[in-house]
Amino acid sequence: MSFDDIVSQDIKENPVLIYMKGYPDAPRCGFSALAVRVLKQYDVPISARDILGDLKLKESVKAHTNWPTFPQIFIKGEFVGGSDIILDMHQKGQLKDVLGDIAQKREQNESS
Ligand SMILES: N[C@@H](CCC(=O)N[C@@H](CS)C(=O)NCC(=O)O)C(=O)O
Ligand code: FES
Repeated sequence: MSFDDIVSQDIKENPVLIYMKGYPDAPRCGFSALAVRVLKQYDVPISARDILGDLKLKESVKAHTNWPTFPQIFIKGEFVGGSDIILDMHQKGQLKDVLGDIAQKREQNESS
């Protein structure tokens, strides 16, 4: 499997996915920390990949989205953007709508 296939599969399988510097509990950059802090406001599972130390993965993600910086956030298979965009969506109340059904599905799974 090529790195691009790995990225595609990752995006498909994880409803909320962040390619970041460090990990959610130990971010290694303020921009990544901010994005995680925003996503943690919502009751959704957050999948994360640390791109530091894996240059090939990092370059593949950049090439996949044609977006030059990290973090990079994907929701339901779609590239959403970086920390500025996710914060803006949060502040405008848009993120609630985008993430709403993911939280709901989780509740359904937990009660079944
Ligand atoms: N304004 C950006 C901030 C992110 C940013 O500037 N990231 C830089 C510094 S961490 C970056 O990823 N640079 C390219 C690199 O490190 O490869 C956003 O909205 O996400
Ligand atoms: S690692 Fe320096 S600003 Fe992100």
